[in-house]
Amino acid sequence: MSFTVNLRSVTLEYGAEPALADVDLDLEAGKIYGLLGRNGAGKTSLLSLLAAFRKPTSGEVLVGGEPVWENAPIVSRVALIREGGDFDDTETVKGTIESGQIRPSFDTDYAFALADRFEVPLKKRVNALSRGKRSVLAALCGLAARAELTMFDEVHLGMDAPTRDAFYKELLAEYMDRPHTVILSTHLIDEVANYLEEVVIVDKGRILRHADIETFQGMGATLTGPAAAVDALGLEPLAEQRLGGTKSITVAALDAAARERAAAAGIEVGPVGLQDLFIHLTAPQDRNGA
Ligand SMILES: Nc1ncnc2c1ncn2[C@@H]1O[C@H](COP(=O)(O)OP(=O)(O)OP(=O)(O)O)[C@@H](O)[C@H]1O
Repeated sequence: MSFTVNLRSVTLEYGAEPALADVDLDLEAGKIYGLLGRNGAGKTSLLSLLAAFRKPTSGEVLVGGEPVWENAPIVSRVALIREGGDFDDTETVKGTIESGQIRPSFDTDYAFALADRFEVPLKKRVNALSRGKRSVLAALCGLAARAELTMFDEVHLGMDAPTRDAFYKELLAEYMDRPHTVILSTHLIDEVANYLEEVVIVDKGRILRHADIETFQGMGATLTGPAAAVDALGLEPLAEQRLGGTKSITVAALDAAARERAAAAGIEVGPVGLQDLFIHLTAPQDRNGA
């Protein structure tokens, strides 16, 4: 079984300013979600509510159809992995992995196998690990938790590119073996785009967009061709690149007529990277509601 997520008019205030304001969100069970947002948008606050680390100021947070706050049977099947992990720094890696057994679903053998594969030294104390190895330890504990809702909050920070790649692949393999609900909060958007089924963009404490990845990928276009022909289309680019006489521009939307004119002019039309769209959608002057 994997968990659904439902937020109903959820507000979370730390002080006068709400970190989340009247948020409604429904996530189906058994999918991989990307949670995107600029710094301070409210991603960690949202994940903290789902893990019952925090109580909403108002509204309802349901996980697996039940209120998650003070709900031990549900919370024991939810894992929120934060950058660097929430470890006892003086414990060894081996002891840290063994302490994961507090959670009934924790797969210790799998955790040790991952520690071996990612070369995390078992005898070292957590506070003696490099930043990257500490992130790996957090990530592998998240995978081995075998939870029904697993959330990784910027857990890749500190990992080098080959390690991140190996982590995403392992995450996908584990998910294929045992479909469950996964939420990945990240700023490395294009790097994870291929693994995501749906994307939720949070902006200033609200849900700006929630759609499947194909919808996002169909939203914009890149046009590449002779610079004069590209300019003649008269489109407003989000970004542009020029190499010799060739120009490539990214646009947020391309209607059928413009698409036809581009094709007639021999201009190649391709999809837009999720990161470029994200930058556009969260730019203050372009904010136009969910
Ligand atoms: N413990 C706290 N006390 C007071 N304000 C907080 C606290 N935690 C977060 N905030 C505020 O709530 C808002 C949302 O923060 P949050 O950490 O959820 O954002 P985020 O999207 O995860 O950001 P980042 O990408 O920078 O990690 C920010 O304005 C932040 O300053």
